[in-house]
Amino acid sequence: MMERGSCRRITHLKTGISTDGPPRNLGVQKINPKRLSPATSALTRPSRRACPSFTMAGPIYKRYVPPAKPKKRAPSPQLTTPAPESREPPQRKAKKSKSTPIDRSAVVPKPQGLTTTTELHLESSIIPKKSKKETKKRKRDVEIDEPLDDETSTPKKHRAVLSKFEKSSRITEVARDKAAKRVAADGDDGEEDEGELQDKPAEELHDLGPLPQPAPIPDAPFEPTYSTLPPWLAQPTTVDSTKTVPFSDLGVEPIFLKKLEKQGYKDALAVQSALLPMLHPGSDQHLGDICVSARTGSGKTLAYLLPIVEALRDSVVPSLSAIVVVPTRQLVDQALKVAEELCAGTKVKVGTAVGHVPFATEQKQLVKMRAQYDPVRAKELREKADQQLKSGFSQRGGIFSDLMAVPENHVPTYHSGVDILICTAGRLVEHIESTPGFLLRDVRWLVIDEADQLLDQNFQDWATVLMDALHGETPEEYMNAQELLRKRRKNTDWEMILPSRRRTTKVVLSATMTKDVTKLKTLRLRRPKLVVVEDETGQEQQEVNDDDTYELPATLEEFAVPVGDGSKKPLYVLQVLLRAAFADTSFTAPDPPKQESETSDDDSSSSSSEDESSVTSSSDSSSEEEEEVNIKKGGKSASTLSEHTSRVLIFAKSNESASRLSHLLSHLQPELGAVTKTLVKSATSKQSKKLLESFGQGKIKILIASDAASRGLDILDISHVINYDMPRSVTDYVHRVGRTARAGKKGSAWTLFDRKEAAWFLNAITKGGTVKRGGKKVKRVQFRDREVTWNRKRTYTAALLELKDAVEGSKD
Ligand SMILES: Nc1ncnc2c1ncn2[C@@H]1O[C@H](COP(=O)(O)OP(=O)(O)OP(=O)(O)O)[C@@H](O)[C@H]1O
Repeated sequence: MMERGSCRRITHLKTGISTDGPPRNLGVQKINPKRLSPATSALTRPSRRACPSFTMAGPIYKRYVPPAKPKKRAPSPQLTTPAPESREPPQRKAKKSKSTPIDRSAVVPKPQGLTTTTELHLESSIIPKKSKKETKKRKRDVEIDEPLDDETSTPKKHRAVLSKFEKSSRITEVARDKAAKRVAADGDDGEEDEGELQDKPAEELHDLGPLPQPAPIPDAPFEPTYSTLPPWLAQPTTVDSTKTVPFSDLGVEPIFLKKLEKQGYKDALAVQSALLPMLHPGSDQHLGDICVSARTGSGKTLAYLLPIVEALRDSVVPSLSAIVVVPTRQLVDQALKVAEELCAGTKVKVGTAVGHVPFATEQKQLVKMRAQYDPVRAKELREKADQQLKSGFSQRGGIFSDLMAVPENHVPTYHSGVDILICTAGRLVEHIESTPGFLLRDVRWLVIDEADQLLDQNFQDWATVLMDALHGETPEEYMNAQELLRKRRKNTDWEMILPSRRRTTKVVLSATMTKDVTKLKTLRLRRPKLVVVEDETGQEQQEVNDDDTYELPATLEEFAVPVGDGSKKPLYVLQVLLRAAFADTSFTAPDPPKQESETSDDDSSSSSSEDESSVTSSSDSSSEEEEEVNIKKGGKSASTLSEHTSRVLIFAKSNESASRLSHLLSHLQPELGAVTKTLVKSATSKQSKKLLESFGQGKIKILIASDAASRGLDILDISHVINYDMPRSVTDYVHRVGRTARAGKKGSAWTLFDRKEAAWFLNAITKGGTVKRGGKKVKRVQFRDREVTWNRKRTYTAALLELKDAVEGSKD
């Protein structure tokens, strides 16, 4: 690279450092500049060009002066003497040295603010490469300027840079000298100064790597401020559940006001005050469908029946104008009762379709057939009937069968036997499919009560069948004159003139109204509106809530009773009955605790303090806040069971479970057994009706039922509901406990839960956000095990054995 022997000896003026031998390639990239003093670091940056051999007398930058081309220069005595090791001709060597690249880092002007060699070095590394043209030009310049070996001959453009560099080197050296002197004077080892230096903020070095970035801001938790529901479901019309309005202010006609007063209803309850104006013709009428979510016992039945009966009051000829669909037979009976009370004294006819009467009888009640003289149509129908017969697809029954029964030139015409039909969904489908002349063309109101249950159990695809019948065209053979004319004039100007079909208003109700759009879609709602009746306190939660939430009556008290492994559940039920439901009643059993302690085996250890008839109760959410609940043991009051006003509805999961509990109760407490009855699914409509009447009248005090009785059953005097078996869902719980605390009356609900059921019950029902109870909490009531089994162990075991024998006997 360098001409041999041309730089044999380089001696620094100030430092006195001399380097023997040819300068090695001390590229700035390979030297750690931190380790070098400014002067030394300057030494480490020689030009790669060959330089003439001379002793440097000036400042170090002189070494950067590019050497003169040998051919142009006068021969130097040193150069003329070839170096002993050199075997190449000088000209070739000069050529070689010419091609040696210039170390631009040594001559690049230093940007302002950079004072140290480190900075200089780093800056040089980021200088963009010069273009080929520039490099050539530069080389040319160098050639012209050469040879320059004294201060005045340094290229002007380098001089400014180098002088700055020299100045900064000098300043650094002076500072170092001063520091060294101070150290010597203080006798200090210089640690302080080093410390001072260390205290100085470290220079921040940046290479070409990415600059450090601030830590990424964590994503905010996802809190939707929107709803995935359609606007009508997401933004319901809310009505305060405490709001009552006099019926007279709602435009109810005097005849009905009297009826309502007679029943003891002065003011309309919240759901009624909201629904009546929406269904009455007038400025507040909603020209679309209505969904209603109102808690149990809030008076929904009257809310939809009153405007319907009022509107039909003047009907002369019955036409099927309203259909009310409910899930059970009991509910049909219940709604029928309310409707009949309202229709009394009017010509409005109410009918039912439930299935406990023969189908043919029901058909006759619902549809009346008459023969009408119409030879043209009679001919048409007969031709059609013949075609059917020939094709082999003729059906028994139907209009063609009826055609044979009417005189010649006559056609059968059908008329509804009722204005309002209250029915179960299954039976309605049967009539739509199989009753000739059962047509829905005049239906103005379709009410679906307990809609969530009905939509959940879409048996026989009832919703689709009903909607097709309601919205579809009447089969041609059943068309009346108007429909026939409309059909014939279809797609003509006449079609516009002919009156269109009357629209049906759908009213969909439940205490646990679903927001499931897919399910609601099957009802083909038109311009729907959701009305939610709830507590004012609940409105805070109204924000955006796509989930289903249910509200319990404000007058309801809830209790949760842990029952261990559940093996003694009947004994726990007995405790609830004796201590809560019939607390002030005298019973012959159990024996006084002292006598019991003599007779009982492992219970004998119980102390007399436990004879106190109190149980420990606590709010479920904070088990520490235990408080004594004033639940008294029976035997102190003179009240007898027959006089007692309490009505207890116990829910069991199945007929077997209900029967078992009934059997055990009658053994454990015979007086209670005498007033206990079981309402099982297999009971006939007559039986269950009778049973419910006796229960309502108070002849029966305890009714054990399955979930069939959980929906809609309206017996105002039910004071206690006991969930003997855990409900299967939150909605089941809401409907079960909703059999008490109805229409503003007080009531309490007791739920027994074993260890396996605890997690679900406590999370989904007592704590879960699904059930709203107006800030109230479920109270936990802990019965002491000894009290539960007190003197009843033997009886209980004996009753179980008897039950076992009875079951095995029945199997045989
Ligand atoms: N305006 C009123 N004033 C007082 N009581 C009323 C009024 N309207 C209805 N009730 C009574 O409220 C009780 C509950 O009514 P209803 O059975 O219609 O409730 P519901 O909302 O349908 O309950 P569920 O959802 O459990 O079926 C009935 O016993 C009824 O007599």
